[in-house]
Amino acid sequence: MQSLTAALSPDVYTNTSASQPHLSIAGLTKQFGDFTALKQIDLTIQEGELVCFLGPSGCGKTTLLRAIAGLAPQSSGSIVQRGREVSALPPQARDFGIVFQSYALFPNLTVYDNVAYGLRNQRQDRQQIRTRVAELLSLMELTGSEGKYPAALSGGQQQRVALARALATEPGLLLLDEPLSALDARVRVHLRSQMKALQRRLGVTTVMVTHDQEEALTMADRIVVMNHGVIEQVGTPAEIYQYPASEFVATFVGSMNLMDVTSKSAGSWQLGRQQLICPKSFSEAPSGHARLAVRPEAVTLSKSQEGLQADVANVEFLGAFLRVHLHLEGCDQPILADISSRDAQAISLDVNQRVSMCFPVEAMRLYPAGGSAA
Ligand SMILES: Nc1ncnc2c1ncn2[C@@H]1O[C@H](COP(=O)(O)OP(=O)(O)OP(=O)(O)O)[C@@H](O)[C@H]1O
Repeated sequence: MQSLTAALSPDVYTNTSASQPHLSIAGLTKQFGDFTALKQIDLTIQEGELVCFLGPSGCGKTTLLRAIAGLAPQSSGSIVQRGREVSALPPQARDFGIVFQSYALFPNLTVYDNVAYGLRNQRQDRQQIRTRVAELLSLMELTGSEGKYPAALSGGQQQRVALARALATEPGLLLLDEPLSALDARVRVHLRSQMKALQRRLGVTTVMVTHDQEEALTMADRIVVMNHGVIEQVGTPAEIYQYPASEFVATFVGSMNLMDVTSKSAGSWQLGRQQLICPKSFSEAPSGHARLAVRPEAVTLSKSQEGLQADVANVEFLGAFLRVHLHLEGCDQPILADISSRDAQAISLDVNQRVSMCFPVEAMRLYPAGGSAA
């Protein structure tokens, strides 16, 4: 009989061909009547990855997760898991464990019985179940809570029981639907790192739905950014943050200044009433009107008389840094700059002061209206 320590070792999750993806989704579409919730989704998830579906409410994250589980079958398209076509299979014939936002534990069963539930369904013998549950509860730091009922546990504890229950039968795939969003901020941050460490240790391929960008950036190996039923970008957290593929991704993930600019000539853009000079190679891509994106932390301020001149409209103290609201003549939107207190002191930053503003070229992105990144 295999003990859980062995059963939960990474080997269990890496015993398939390394070159074969865990999940391949192709041309997946989901209709609810006339409404298309998912449009032609293509996505490949590698063995052992933690992938987050990130996007605003209603973008289709949960629908895609439910399609993978077979809980809300797709209208068209295919899902292949470890080389097996599962598109038409009912949930019970697929290989996954799932954790929902609302813990969904059986309220009338103890912690032990909740975790043992799937193992009993598999008709495993009593001693084997006992060993597995004990090891899972130890892994979740819940030893001693076996006899408690869900109502006697905190939200974070209930979610760890739900996770233990989902992992008990050693699923190939772990599906997490906003598992942390019902928890208070402190517990959420703690459980986030615990879950990530556990996922790494077990190597279990995991798909997590979240609308919390910080959660996705801190936990995911790759993020799938969704909007209106389509995938806008798939990439590592750093790729998504540094090279957002569209204006939507640029604004949805992190803070971003977006400015309307007009091409004057190669290497020169009109921004408000001023000229923004940048390398020709940068500005050659789109012509005419475009949107320039720069993150607030990339904007630098100085007392120089050269470069873009802006007026300090407001300074907010945000603890680790100052958020400076800048007004640029001819620009409707304020431009934000996040700078350290030390940098603010160096230029004796004050409201109504005129400052010179610089955008490092490597931090600038250009988006045509409604298009993708240049
Ligand atoms: N059973 C259903 N019948 C009709 N429309 C549905 C159904 N389920 C989902 N939808 C619609 O499909 C779209 C995507 O829903 P989904 O729940 O996948 O969004 P989501 O990105 O997970 O949002 P949230 O973060 O709010 O849960 C929404 O517009 C939703 O109203």
